[in-house]
Amino acid sequence: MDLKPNHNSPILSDPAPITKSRLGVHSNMLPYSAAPGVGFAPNLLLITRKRTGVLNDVRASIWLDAMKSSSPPPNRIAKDVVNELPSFDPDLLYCSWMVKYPSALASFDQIVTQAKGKRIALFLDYDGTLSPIVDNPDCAFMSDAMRVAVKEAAKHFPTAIISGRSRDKVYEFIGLNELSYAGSHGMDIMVSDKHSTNDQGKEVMFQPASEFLPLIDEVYESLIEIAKGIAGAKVENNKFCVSVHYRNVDDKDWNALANRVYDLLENYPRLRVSHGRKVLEVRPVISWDKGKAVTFLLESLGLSNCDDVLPIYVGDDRTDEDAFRVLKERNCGYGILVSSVPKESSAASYSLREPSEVMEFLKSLVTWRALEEGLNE
Ligand SMILES: O=P(O)(O)OC[C@H]1O[C@H](O[C@H]2O[C@H](CO)[C@@H](O)[C@H](O)[C@H]2O)[C@H](O)[C@@H](O)[C@@H]1O
Repeated sequence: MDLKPNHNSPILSDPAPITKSRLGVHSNMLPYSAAPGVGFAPNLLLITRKRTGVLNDVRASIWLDAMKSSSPPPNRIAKDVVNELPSFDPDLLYCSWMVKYPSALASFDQIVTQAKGKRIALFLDYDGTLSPIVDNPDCAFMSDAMRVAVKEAAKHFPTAIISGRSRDKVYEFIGLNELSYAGSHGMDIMVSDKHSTNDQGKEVMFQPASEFLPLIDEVYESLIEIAKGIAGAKVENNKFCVSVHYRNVDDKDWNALANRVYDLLENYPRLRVSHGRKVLEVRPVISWDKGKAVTFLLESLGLSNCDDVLPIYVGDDRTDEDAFRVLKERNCGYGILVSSVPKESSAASYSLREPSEVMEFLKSLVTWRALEEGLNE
């Protein structure tokens, strides 16, 4: 697919038909994670798309698998790490998984050794990283202690929040002016004037999906309609994308909800679905994601030189994998995956179990840098 890589034109030159003809399945039917590390049999993708009962079953099983795997149960086996264990002790499985993704706290010395003499650029996801996952998305508040930890970190390191939420909403939750914010999975970026490196020291705003706004508003209204009648389903407008939550939907209704969403999206070839934590994310088919947002922010902040800067990205979700991958491909900086269960594969280098460990990590970074700055005086 011909992507236009420059920041000004993230629009795919031909979003829908190429994928359709190549895969036999419409692009917006594919779970977002289907690109690298496909989680289902590739031959399923070669089936010619016809609205037969059998094919609907196949389609349903693809997204149902993706929906189930979006929040794996605690005893789910990380197959690439542990093959045949005599028992399914969750702690043992987690420890085995951590061989590949060591704790960022236990590996702290190793991380800061790489940061010596460099600026650290911090990128933080919100839900599940700074705030615990809760049933009601409107009540995902971060603790005051976490807010202080982020505020302190931002005194030493340029810090940006990168969230699937709308930028306004995530700002409302965090409330710190000294940060840069990228909402809507990086499609709504505001670089703080505190960080801005342009002549005027002004805020920089970048919205690569602005032309999709009317379409998103339209699909949001339709999603609200189709979610009616499915108990527990919740639709959230995130400005440049829409979340359809199924955390509070009975398992037996997941398929029905997904069918309604994907059926609706057949009328919107310029939109696609990605999978988050018990949420279907409807978003524009553009070549833009959290990884691209990280690259954009590093460049806007004058922090793209790997010799001077160590970027660290902390996130818990599949959508954060794009950012982990960018750091890995640049061979510059670290992705830290927040998860209390083994995940099948990740481009992160390290792990943390939960937001409380993220807070501990941020505090340790601040203490280390303050000490380093003191020593250098
Ligand atoms: O990129 P993020 O900041 O992690 O945002 C991703 C989505 O987070 C929110 O949903 C998730 O957290 C909710 C509150 O804990 C939880 O109820 C839900 O099941 C999770 O998927 C947010 O509501 C979504 O809009 C974001 O896209």
